[in-house]
Amino acid sequence: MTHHERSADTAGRVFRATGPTPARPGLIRIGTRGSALAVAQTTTVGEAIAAATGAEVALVIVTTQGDTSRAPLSQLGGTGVFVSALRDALLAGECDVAVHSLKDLPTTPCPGIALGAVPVRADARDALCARDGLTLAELPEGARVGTGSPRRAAQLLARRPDLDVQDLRGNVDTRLGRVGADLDAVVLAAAGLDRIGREHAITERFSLADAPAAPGQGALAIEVREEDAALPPYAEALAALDDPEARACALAERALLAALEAGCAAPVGACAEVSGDVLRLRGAVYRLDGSGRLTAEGETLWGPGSDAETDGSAGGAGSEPLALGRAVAAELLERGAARLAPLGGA
Ligand SMILES: NCc1[nH]cc(CCC(=O)O)c1CC(=O)O
Repeated sequence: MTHHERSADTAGRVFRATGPTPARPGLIRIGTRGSALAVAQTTTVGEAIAAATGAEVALVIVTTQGDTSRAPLSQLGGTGVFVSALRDALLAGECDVAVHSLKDLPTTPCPGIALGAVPVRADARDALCARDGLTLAELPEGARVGTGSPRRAAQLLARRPDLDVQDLRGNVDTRLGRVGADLDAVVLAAAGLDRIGREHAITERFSLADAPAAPGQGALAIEVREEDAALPPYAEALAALDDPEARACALAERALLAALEAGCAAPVGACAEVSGDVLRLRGAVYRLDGSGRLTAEGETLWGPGSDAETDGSAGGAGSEPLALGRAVAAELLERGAARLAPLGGA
């Protein structure tokens, strides 16, 4: 058994560390959760970093409480539990870069840590994975559909009040395993299914216009220690990975969530897009049983030249996405979002 397990197709420059891995010049250590999804997405990031910098890249698996505990996420403090262990490892110098699903990041910034890059976004949509190839409209009356997300539950019930929505936890394969067993269908992020090669399980991708997804869904967040962000080899790696459009969309969606003072499990959907030099954002807040919803939208001029570099972050996202997110949230609040849905809490 060699010390490092090498993955086949990365020219030997991205490997999985099998224990504590000390820092050394020419090596970039990337912290990741150990789930199949996390390892798949971090491997892709690692390959891009190796290509951009010429460095060797080690994947350092960090086990989080969210992975080991069976307790409901709400009791562990929300999906933030997946994030904090990785951030601790970064601050403790056990890794140099951390890769997260952006939608799992709490909206409050973490002292000492910079959002270094938001790579090109994958499919932001939710996906129905049903037995026998069924779509949402084709599911039989009273069908059992699994999701742990109040937003997804409300969106399902808005279209199909007859459905029996069941709580769902566990990694992607665990959740898929229940389809055709005790559930007729589950709803998962399309991006996660695509990343681990389970796209064939998808029987319908919900349109973002009908069912805006969680803020940041389908996007990754690459974090580094603040003091490293402008230094080689990190600056080169982050510049190669960052997609200003994906960053702007994610920031607008997250600013909406933050301004609603909503937790990651609140029944809130948001969907931003760039077309030409316009950034557009649509937000929706749902009553938990799907019987009511509020939507608002707004747009702002946005482009690489417009007010860039004003927020001090790498990539120069500018302040327009944040202002847009806050404006759309303010409209939702003014129209009674806080009375419609429980926004607080994780
Ligand atoms: N809440 C857990 C989580 N965090 C990110 C993803 C999927 C990948 C992504 O959105 O980038 C998932 C699973 C899911 O919602 O199905």
